[in-house]
Amino acid sequence: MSHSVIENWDKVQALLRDESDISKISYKTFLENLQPVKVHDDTIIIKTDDEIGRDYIERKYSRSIIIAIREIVGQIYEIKFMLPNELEKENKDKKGSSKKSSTNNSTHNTTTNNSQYNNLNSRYTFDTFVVGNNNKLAHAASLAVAESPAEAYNPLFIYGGVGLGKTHLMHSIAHFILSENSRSKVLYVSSEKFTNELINSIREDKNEEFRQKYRNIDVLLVDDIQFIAGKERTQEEFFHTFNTLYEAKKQIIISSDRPPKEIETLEERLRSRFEWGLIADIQPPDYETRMAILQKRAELENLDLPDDVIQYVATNIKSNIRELEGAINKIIAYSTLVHKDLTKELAEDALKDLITPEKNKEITPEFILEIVAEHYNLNPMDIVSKKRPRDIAYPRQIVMYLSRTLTDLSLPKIGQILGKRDHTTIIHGYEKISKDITKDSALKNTIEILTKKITGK
Ligand SMILES: Nc1ncnc2c1ncn2[C@@H]1O[C@H](COP(=O)(O)OP(=O)(O)OP(=O)(O)O)[C@@H](O)[C@H]1O
Repeated sequence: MSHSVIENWDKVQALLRDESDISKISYKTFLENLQPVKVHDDTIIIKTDDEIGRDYIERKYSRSIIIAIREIVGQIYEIKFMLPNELEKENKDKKGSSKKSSTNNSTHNTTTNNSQYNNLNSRYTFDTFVVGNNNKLAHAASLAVAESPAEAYNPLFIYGGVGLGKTHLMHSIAHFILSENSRSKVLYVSSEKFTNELINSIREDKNEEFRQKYRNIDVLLVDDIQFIAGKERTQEEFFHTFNTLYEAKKQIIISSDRPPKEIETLEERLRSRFEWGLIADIQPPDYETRMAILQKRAELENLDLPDDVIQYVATNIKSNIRELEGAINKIIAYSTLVHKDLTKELAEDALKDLITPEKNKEITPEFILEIVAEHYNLNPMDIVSKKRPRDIAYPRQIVMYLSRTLTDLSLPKIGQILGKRDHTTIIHGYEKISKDITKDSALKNTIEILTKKITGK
């Protein structure tokens, strides 16, 4: 059987070439050079020379290739794409280790790690993104930008708490634009990577190269922009990159864990530019969306998860989708480990460390302090200190406000815990934030996000 696929590859290719959904140019660019090199059980390893296109080929053409193979040899095979150097490495590894383990492992790694292309995760597409009330606007805006880059909204600024799908949406935009036009120059980076590359370019005197790379593209996506706050040279460079791209009508997409207004120590000229286009937020998902995300995950990964297990996870893990997915992985791993079926009891057992403490977590000023400090990237000790700069004093007043609204403790007690302060200081902080909330919708939103994080509701 294995021979027949390899021997009949030209027939498979002929079918692909004639397929009406595949244009001539697509066939030539992506499929013509694919070569099956070996067959393991039900999997065909296909060699592709094109590192850049591999992820794209896998996403876009796997189905057509599988169908064409079936048509010719009468059997359904899974396919895995490998680059020449990976094949070489696999062969070497195989020689060095026992026959049994090496092939499967390395093949598997290659496909799960098929994200080389532009650092994009092939799983993060619009198809796998579940739309709920919490992310409707961000999703619609992302799709609009993907369909009409530099025309719909520029820049698009997506913000939301940890693990809520910002990166997923950004990659979806990139995949979409590339699937419409594979020649489009799309660059996705984290702001940390941008900073590191800038530092290296300065050190190695390669500033021009750096600029070429970032200013000569069609779409720039920068993840977690809050990390450039306070880094003057990076902000300066990003400012010029932004201007060049914007003036050339190129699309810019930025994500952050908070709105531009709240990125303390972000230069004003950048802040105002981030507000030129559309700012879209992602909130923590409601119960229905959490259920839908878990069901989608189960469907995509072919997991057989009983409803009550999904319900249990969706009810108990609320504020972070990454944790939601992590919980499912944990349950599956646990069930394999103890050789027991996936039941709600098993799920409770597997997640006892993750869920019980959260549930019983008492809301205290210390806990509030911790959450607020994390949100503003500050050290909790600084918040309770006597330091007065606004970027510390304001979060401190937020802690006072939240301690007053979310705990039953007396004002003197709260004052005591928050750096031995007088109760009038706590009242002042509480009143200041109460007043500001009525005028400042971004602050109101932050307070809501923080409250959700603290209460878990
Ligand atoms: N609406 C959604 N539908 C399906 N999966 C989602 C959705 N939102 C998030 N996820 C999944 O949750 C995980 C975390 O999402 P992602 O990495 O995009 O979060 P993030 O907001 O970028 O987090 P961070 O702030 O840590 O950068 C990913 O595996 C992603 O696929």
